[in-house]
Amino acid sequence: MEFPTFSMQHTQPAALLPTHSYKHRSLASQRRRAKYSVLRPVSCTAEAVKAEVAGRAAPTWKSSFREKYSLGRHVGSGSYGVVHVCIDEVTKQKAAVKILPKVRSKQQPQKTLKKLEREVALMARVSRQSRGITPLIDVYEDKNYVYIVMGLNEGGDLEQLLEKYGSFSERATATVMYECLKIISVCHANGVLLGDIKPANFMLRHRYRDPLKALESEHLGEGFLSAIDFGCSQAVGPAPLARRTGTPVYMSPETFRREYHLEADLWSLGMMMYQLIAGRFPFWPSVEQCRTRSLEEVMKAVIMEDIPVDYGPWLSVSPEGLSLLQGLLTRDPTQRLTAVEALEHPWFQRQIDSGGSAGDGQSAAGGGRNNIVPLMPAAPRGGSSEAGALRSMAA
Ligand SMILES: Nc1ncnc2c1ncn2[C@@H]1O[C@H](COP(=O)(O)OP(=O)(O)OP(=O)(O)O)[C@@H](O)[C@H]1O
Repeated sequence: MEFPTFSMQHTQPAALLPTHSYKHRSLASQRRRAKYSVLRPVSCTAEAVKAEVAGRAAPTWKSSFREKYSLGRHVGSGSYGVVHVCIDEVTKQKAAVKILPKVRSKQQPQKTLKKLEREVALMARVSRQSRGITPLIDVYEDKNYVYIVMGLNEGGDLEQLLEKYGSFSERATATVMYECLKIISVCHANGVLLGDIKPANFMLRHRYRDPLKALESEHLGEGFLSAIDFGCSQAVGPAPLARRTGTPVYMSPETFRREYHLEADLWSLGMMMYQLIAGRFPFWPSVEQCRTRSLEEVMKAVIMEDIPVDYGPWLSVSPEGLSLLQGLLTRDPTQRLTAVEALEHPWFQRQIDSGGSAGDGQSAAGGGRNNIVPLMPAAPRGGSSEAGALRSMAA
């Protein structure tokens, strides 16, 4: 596939990702795209996925969580769920359990239950298809809660890494992005939109002494990164989706317009790439500023505002890296790279296969490998403090 290069000369003096489409497809790419798009209706009409997930793929909800597991330490909280370690009383195996209330304020219990069923069903649909998706182990319920038992990820999520270590080097970003794209391509081939792609929803499976260094220099093996949280996921068929779901600052322009398809995930991934490299979002210089924006302000920015790549960290990013970013942050979804196309982008070959010679392992933030400059201030996570643009809107 031919990818347009984005030379550094173009970034002077004020480089902006163009808001119009840029993609010039080769014939081979168009064929691949055609092949890929017929996958959608064949493997995954919304009805087929619903029927399948409601039937054999989805586990039966059991009612004896506390008989089977003992509850361990708290490992995380989201907008709705709290996550704990749990231990199988018989095998002594550790897992994670996400405990979600069946009643949410301002929402009918029936609707909440439907959402929970969808989250479990879609997770079940894809969890065994890729090592990069946290495996679903079991589901339990009692009068007030649903308990989703899943594989335990011990290395923290990418947002925690951003908060602790600051922005990622180009090479670490490429390692993460490649894994994310593999996960997304499996979900999309199964007709599942992830729906809430952001650093907080990808976790390192294992703990590393220096995680960013590990991402740059070690062969971490298949499935080192694990996708969590299918609370905003949807089964996708030929008809476009209309429900606005996800976390506003990562939502695609077409999601705001209530007419979107699988491509919306790739925009969100582009926004995540921007954040990993720059430690901020394109539209506001700090995460704090983003937190206080209304949905309308975020929507306006996502639909219309320039995406600057002419400052600090971007000046040392390779042309291939900028080209991938541009391919993902393309406002016209029909011109945006698909997951399969993005996986073939030469940036990955340069950064990963050749040991990051293009970026030379330098931190995109300007520091060296061992001198990563924290750009993003630590901020309280989850719960009511995480408002507006940074908070998930579940489907
Ligand atoms: N399998 C897991 N292993 C370890 N920690 C986990 C696991 N799943 C989730 N967590 C931790 O718990 C936090 C909350 O989980 P999750 O994002 O699924 O909850 P949520 O209520 O759906 O969140 P959101 O606000 O994104 O809707 C995560 O950010 C992560 O730190």
